[in-house]
Amino acid sequence: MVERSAVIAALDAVMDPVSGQGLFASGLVQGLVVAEDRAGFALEVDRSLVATYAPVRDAAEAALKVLPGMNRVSVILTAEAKPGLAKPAARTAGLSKAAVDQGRAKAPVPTDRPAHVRRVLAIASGKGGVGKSTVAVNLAAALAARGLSVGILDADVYGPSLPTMLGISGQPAYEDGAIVPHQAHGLKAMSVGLLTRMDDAMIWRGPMASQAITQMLTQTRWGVAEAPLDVLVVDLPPGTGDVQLTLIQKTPLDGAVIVSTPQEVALADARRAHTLFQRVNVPTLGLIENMTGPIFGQGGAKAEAERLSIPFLGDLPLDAGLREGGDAGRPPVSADPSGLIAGRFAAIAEQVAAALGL
Ligand SMILES: Nc1ncnc2c1ncn2[C@@H]1O[C@H](COP(=O)(O)OP(=O)(O)OP(=O)(O)O)[C@@H](O)[C@H]1O
Repeated sequence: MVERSAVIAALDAVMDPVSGQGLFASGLVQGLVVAEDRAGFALEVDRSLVATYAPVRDAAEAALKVLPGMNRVSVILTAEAKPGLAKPAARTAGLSKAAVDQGRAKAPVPTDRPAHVRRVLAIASGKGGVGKSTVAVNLAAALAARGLSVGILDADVYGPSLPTMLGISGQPAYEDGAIVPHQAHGLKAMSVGLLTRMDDAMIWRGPMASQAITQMLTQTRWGVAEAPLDVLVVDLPPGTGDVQLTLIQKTPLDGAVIVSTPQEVALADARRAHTLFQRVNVPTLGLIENMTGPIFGQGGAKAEAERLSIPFLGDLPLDAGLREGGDAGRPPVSADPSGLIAGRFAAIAEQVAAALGL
């Protein structure tokens, strides 16, 4: 049985780098729940400070995990705290508890963070077929090339393409109640396409889809205590409908990258994807333009990123090697690490790693 006071004391032993106070005293800890052998809370910080607080979140998690009797700790870093949320408790003196509570943000939708995973990154697109999965796989490989331990979860319930793109097949093994992910091209990989026959993928809809994804997220052995996974890349289903909203609400995401082609229609969809992430307080780390060139045009995504005030992470040309590598299960980033495509992804990976504080 873990005591709430012990949890608060452990949190106050972690310093808030902005106020210099203990983390609990700083007022950033929202919705603290302590129950028997577990504890969880949200760390609400300003959007611009997400990278600063990512290591603080890790330190808080680590500080709670070592408490006697503690089994499970879940700390969610959320951006865009409402002004005034982080005020020290002394400022509320004189107000009734109800009045103080009224000003509080609602508790976030409960999500289950996968164990031993430091960051979760979503790859999204507002529209199908723009190359989201291609980007997810190659960006994951480029992050791994930086020396990070990387996993990739294919949550594209409508058309799981990861097994083909990484050349993996067969149901994953189970060990001690956990799913053992496949290993390919230096990545740990799990796909909804491995849990079902490929033809059945279309039946994963609504609640079933999000349940399957929560399971793959939390029951896969992505990392272990001694060797946590640095980043889990989640390839989301394309689009901005209810399924996507439910998924991103239930998945503890630290940031999202949106993929678009240069065309106006695709950019309008990218805009909707950004709005969707804003609604759930997940920072959009940037926009990538895919299939840039004479056929679809060039520069649309960069201009759109400027309009939305989000970073433009780079563009990728329409390239036969990218398509063939995907079809053959050999992503160019790992098959041709000194090629032009690998270079583009390395530059994108550098920005993404920095934005995630990795
Ligand atoms: N830059 C590129 N140059 C050439 N072909 C590409 C490029 N990017 C993606 N493709 C090809 O386009 C097709 C669609 O790509 P991909 O499956 O990655 O898109 P997606 O957005 O994930 O699609 P879906 O919406 O079906 O999940 C694939 O055949 C892929 O190989």
